[in-house]
Amino acid sequence: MSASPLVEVSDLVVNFHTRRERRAGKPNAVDGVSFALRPDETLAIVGESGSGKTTVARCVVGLQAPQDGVIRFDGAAIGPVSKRSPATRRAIQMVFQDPAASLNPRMTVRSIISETWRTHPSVAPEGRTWEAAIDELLGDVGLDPGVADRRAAALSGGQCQRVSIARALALRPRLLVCDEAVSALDVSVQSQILRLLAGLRAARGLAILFITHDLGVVRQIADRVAVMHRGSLVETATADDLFERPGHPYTKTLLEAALDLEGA
Ligand SMILES: Nc1ncnc2c1ncn2[C@@H]1O[C@H](COP(=O)(O)OP(=O)(O)OP(=O)(O)O)[C@@H](O)[C@H]1O
Repeated sequence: MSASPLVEVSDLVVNFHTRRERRAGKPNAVDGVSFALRPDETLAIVGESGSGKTTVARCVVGLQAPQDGVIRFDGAAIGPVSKRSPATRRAIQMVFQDPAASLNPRMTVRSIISETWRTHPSVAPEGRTWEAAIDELLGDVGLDPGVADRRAAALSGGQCQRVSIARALALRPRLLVCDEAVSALDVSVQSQILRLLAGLRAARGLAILFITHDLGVVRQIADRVAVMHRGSLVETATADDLFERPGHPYTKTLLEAALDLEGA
């Protein structure tokens, strides 16, 4: 187990209030959230719709500036993406929910991946052609090299998500933030992508922050789980403990609701 965390989020606060909402005392979207993530672990943030999961993820990636709180990456405080160094921007990559919408449909897979190296030349392949590096990356995410010449619009949802993951990996990230990354996929494709992510994490020493509302997904992917409810973290536990011995009443409700769905 590594001693120091890769990511430390402390007392994060985000709201989207209008002046009138603030005066009326509307609760914050994220209200004092703190957690840490080791360089080699997968932490799932789980909770019902509107609990603030995506907002936390967007803060970590730098797409949302918090009103309060600190995010540290490798020990150093990091701000929104416009204020991050290229190295930090590269090291934290996001995989989105809708794989088709996160890729330009008219671009070939080869151009999608090459573009990342043009933006971040420090991690562009050296000593071999980009073509060979792209073939290898596609192999790493379980795609045939022939996919490189296809346009994103011609790919299935599962293939698009694999390309999104390959695009992220091309930048040699240390943290992958996956926001409902399998929710839009069929259940069998979901499992394949989750297995792929678990394998990549082990092979590449990646940390993964996985946002999901689905406890079945949590069970498959997470080492630890943070449960969000109305903007706050109500419980953080190892995945085994959470499923065996849920501590917070809201966690118990979530687990019971998931069991009801399984049994339905
Ligand atoms: N850009 C925004 N403008 C205004 N309100 C927002 C914005 N983004 C999020 N919110 C609000 O913040 C709260 C938390 O939203 P968030 O998307 O983080 O929750 P979530 O748990 O990820 O839910 P979901 O799974 O439905 O996306 C919600 O009340 C949402 O309506």
